Amino acid sequence: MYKVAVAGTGYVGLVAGVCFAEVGHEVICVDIDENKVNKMRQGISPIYEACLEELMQKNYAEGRLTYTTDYASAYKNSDVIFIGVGTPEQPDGSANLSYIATVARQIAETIEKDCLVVVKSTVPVGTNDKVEQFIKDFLVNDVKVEVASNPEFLAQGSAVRDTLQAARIIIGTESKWAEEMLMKIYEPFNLPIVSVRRRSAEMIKYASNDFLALKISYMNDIANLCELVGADIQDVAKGMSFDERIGSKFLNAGIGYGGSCFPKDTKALEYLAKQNGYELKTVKAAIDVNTDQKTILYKKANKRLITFNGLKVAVLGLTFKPGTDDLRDAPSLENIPLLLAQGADIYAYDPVGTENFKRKYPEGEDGRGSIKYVENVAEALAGANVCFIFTEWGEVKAVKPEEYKKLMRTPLVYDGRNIYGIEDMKEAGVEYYSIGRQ
Ligand SMILES: NC(=O)C1=CN([C@@H]2O[C@H](COP(=O)(O)OP(=O)(O)OC[C@H]3O[C@@H](n4cnc5c(N)ncnc54)[C@H](O)[C@@H]3O)[C@@H](O)[C@H]2O)C=CC1
Ligand SMILES: O=C(O)[C@H]1O[C@H](OP(=O)(O)OP(=O)(O)OC[C@H]2O[C@@H](n3ccc(=O)[nH]c3=O)[C@H](O)[C@@H]2O)[C@H](O)[C@@H](O)[C@@H]1O
Repeated sequence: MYKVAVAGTGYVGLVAGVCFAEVGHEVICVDIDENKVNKMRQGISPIYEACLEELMQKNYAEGRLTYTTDYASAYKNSDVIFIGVGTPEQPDGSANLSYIATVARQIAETIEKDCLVVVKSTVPVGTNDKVEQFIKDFLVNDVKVEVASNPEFLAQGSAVRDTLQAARIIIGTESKWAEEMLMKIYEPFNLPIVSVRRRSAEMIKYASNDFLALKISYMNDIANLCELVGADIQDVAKGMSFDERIGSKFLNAGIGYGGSCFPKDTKALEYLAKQNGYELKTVKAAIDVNTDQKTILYKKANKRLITFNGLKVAVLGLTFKPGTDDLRDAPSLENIPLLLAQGADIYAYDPVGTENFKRKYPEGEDGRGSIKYVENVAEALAGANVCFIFTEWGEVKAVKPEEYKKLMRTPLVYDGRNIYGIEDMKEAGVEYYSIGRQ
């Protein structure tokens, strides 16, 4: 077993650290956020992820997992240091690598023995080479240090399962020493390991994410055409899914993809291509379709209603997908400001995202409109003139069509996640609009 340090305790770093401890490594998770570290020491997860707290508490109690802000003490004794800090999108679409650089320098200035540094964060192709040079430039002690790439493929809402039961482990190395060490670290996971050079590993991550984003945008593009020609996108997706070359996953048309990664990773790869004089037409198409898709229902409703001013608007779902409290690039963040600007009185429901959303849109008056957060769907629907569904939470899917008819002032529903059957809504007397269906 190895002494493992993990820099960054977000979705990737914390889950990775906990899972490394779970398989037997001695892990110390480092973060700069003192509040997060104190919470984690009490066994409280700073992120909403199923099964995570139990594993945190178990491994902490068994002494294989600790948390600190003292990066020097963490890094100096570590055999391997995983970097899992953020690489957020910059205004020009490129990845912000400043957090990576800070950690690289902290590592360089503190390691006291030979050390493998592993970049788990999603970084543009070639970044690992720069990180390795950067560390060597700032190295204080005469030790061997090498950088390897180990991109992460977990999805939020299933992060622990996706880590312990990953489809594959990608490792990108430039030496036998680094490759053998990473293979040994991942041996207890008993998962397929694909060992490639560093730059290929970095590209595998972007190529995978951007393909998934393109698959979603493709289905949304086809959905928009389906509506114009009288086809039903859900039937089309079903018919396509039997072809194993297409597969059945990520064929769900909707109000567009959000999250912390597809939006940023599509733009970052497009930016890298442009930097190298190449136009990544497919990824650009994915971005363009998604941009328009986010407000497609708002525009449809705007045509149907004279105005939203003074209307009670029920919004069901604030997070970018179910199973997480993450709002990054959620459709709600695109549509709620538009509704408020038109004077809508919004009644918003989300089982876990409300606290995060309140920090962006406090309850009360906001410009011409207002926003109120409610505890359940019925409260949002009661007396509402119109309803938007942005996230397919189980609690939303559990609402029957007749409840919209019974509770709403006017049963007018815009469903961004195609939760309901068109016939079921029609039978219940609900005026219902969705994506890619008439
Ligand atoms: N969120 C996801 O589902 C996935 C994210 N990724 C990639 O993983 C990386 C991290 O993403 P998230 O975990 O979502 O980020 P996050 O923003 O949730 O967490 C990053 C953490 O790093 C900490 N941090 C910043 N500077 C630090 C430093 N100098 N030392 C120690 N900690 C520091 C922050 O306080 C924060 O807790 C990104 O590159 C992302 O693209 C990859 C796969 C999945
Ligand atoms: O790099 C990352 O951060 C991660 O990004 C995604 O994971 P995540 O964004 O957490 O969630 P997904 O389940 O992929 O959903 C992303 C977005 O696509 C949307 N989506 C997904 C599937 C689909 O069929 N249609 C669709 O609109 C979801 O509503 C959501 O807004 C990838 O699935 C992970 O493999 C990857 O590691």
